[in-house]
Amino acid sequence: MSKKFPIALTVAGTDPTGGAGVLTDIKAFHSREVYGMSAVTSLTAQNTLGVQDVYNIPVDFLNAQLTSIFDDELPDAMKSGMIATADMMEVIKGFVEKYRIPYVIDPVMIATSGDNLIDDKAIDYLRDHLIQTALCITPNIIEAERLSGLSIKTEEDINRAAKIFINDLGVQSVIIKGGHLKGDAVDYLFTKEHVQRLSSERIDTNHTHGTGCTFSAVITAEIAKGKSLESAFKTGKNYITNAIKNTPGIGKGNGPVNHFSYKGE
Ligand SMILES: Nc1ncnc2c1ncn2[C@@H]1O[C@H](COP(=O)(O)OP(=O)(O)OP(=O)(O)O)[C@@H](O)[C@H]1O
Ligand SMILES: Cc1ncc(COP(=O)(O)O)c(N)n1
Repeated sequence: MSKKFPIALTVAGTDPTGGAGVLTDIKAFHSREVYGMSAVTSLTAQNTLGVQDVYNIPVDFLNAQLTSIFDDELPDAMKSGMIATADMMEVIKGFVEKYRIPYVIDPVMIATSGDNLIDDKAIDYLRDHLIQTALCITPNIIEAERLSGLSIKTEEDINRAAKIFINDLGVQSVIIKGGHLKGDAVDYLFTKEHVQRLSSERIDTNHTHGTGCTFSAVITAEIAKGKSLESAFKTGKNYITNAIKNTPGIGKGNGPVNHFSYKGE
């Protein structure tokens, strides 16, 4: 039988309260009418107040999950989020290279609550070996600083960081997200050829848990449908702006975003 929906895969950690990681990714895929699959890298005990504990899945078992998926059906696109160790990254890189699947990397390092989610060796592996395998990487300002080695305060700094990503680190394209800067929420897509700048008004809220996961999941879903990266970026931006604006108001801390109400392009 031939499949009736595009398929997107997320390789990431869990958040039992559903705000970040694989659960928010699957909600975003579903909301974009894309069939979702997941391979779990770490189980976390976390909520809107912070991360209480982390259990990393043994690397062989991550390999087993990915083997189960790829032996059965090839996803049209995949993304990764929290990948706690370099060993896990090596396994994921093997699948991406073997199956040549369009791959979006959200280089998750630290939770909104300030808790570290991946170790230093993993950050080095991400910078030196993994980001080169992706169609696009989606760092926030802190992640872009860590990977590029620059301090980023202005639009000029963002341009300089993008040059490092593309010219020195060998990345195909990068979306640097301005969610953590002051003023409007401005994101930039850089490829070798051009820059696309998307801006929205900053929404005054602390309910931004999982915004980066959701944004990259929507982009991955659109790529799975065969949309261009530029078009996927626009949909991701519209979706996340609406999702933050219509917060479901869950939890006592940094709450999650809304997956119900965006039906646009
Ligand atoms: N207060 C806000 N108002 C409007 N848009 C926002 C706001 N905060 C973040 N965004 C948007 O949400 C998306 C994710 O950006 P952000 O920089 O928060 O990523 P992140 O830090 O990786 O997210 P996460 O909280 O999941 O770690 C971007 O499109 C960004 O512009
Ligand atoms: C499993 C997992 N993946 C990603 C994040 C980052 O999301 P946020 O920065 O919004 O806490 C997280 N907290 N947990």
